[in-house]
Amino acid sequence: MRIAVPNKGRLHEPTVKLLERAGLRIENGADRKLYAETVDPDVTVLFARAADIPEYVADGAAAVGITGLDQERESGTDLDELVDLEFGQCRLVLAAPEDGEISEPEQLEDKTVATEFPRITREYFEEQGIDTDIIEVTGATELTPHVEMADAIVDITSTGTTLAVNRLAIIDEVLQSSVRLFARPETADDDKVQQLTTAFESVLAADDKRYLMMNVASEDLEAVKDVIPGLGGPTVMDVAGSDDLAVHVVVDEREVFEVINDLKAAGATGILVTEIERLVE
Ligand SMILES: Nc1ncnc2c1ncn2[C@@H]1O[C@H](COP(=O)(O)OP(=O)(O)OP(=O)(O)O)[C@@H](O)[C@H]1O
Ligand SMILES: O=P(O)(O)OC[C@H]1O[C@H](OP(=O)(O)OP(=O)(O)O)[C@H](O)[C@@H]1O
Ligand SMILES: [Mg+2]
Repeated sequence: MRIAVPNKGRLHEPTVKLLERAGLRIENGADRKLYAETVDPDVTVLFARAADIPEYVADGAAAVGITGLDQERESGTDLDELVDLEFGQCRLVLAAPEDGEISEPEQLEDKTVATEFPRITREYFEEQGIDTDIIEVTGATELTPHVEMADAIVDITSTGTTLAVNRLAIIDEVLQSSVRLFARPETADDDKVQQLTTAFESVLAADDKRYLMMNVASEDLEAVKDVIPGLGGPTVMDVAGSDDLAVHVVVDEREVFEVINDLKAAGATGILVTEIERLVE
């Protein structure tokens, strides 16, 4: 099975890291190499531009692809979205100069909008029955309103810094995006694709969980159990050469601080907190 992965840009590294956590570490990949093997002999990685990945999947060159929802929408392919991988979060927004007249999409009738996302932008205006000229640029879109190339832009924002330094204000949100795992509808149910989906889901499920281990005297076990919120009951084991018990439990990251205090009060000692690589439910 081939997976199409962003070859550079901000999505490359987090994608490679995610593959590794999912048990698909890349082997003999090298800078500028366009494909690589993984530790799983059945899985190869193709490195492609984030914008081209939907097309690679639609064409069958790759079974699945990892890229932003914005890229999939812009490509006009109609892929199945299997998992929201929860990184690369950003918004596509309509923005215009802060001190200009334009503050509503309707005011862009017969005006010009510059964007790297012409298809999404056209659909956005068509849906509202607004007739607008769209000009396509390939970067630095934020510049265009200041050189009279465009009255407004549709562009990506996350922190808002780029819009702010270019004195542009958001008029409307066009799309919320994040990185997703995409497949062709015909192959979305294939075993290997399903296994990959499960592997990614297990990584995401582990992200906000922590594994707690502790020693508990047997007479304190009930008190300790009482304060454990746990995903299912704790695992309780004998400790060799001691009357103490070892208690292991998975808890929500947000609860760790409070739970540790409660556990100590209930008599737990030697409490260890670790991250979890994957959690297969
Ligand atoms: N500022 C941002 N914050 C979060 N995600 C972003 C941001 N900018 C882009 N993205 C996401 O990353 C994807 C790829 O953007 P990136 O800038 O890494 O690649 P690119 O500009 O297409 O790269 P290149 O043109 O160099 O190949 C976007 O389609 C979007 O999903
Ligand atoms: O809201 P912000 O955090 O400022 O992010 C928004 C900027 O990030 C992206 O550009 P990128 O950094 O990817 O540069 P590029 O134009 O070279 O793709 C996007 O095109 C915006 O310009
Ligand atoms: Mg970019």
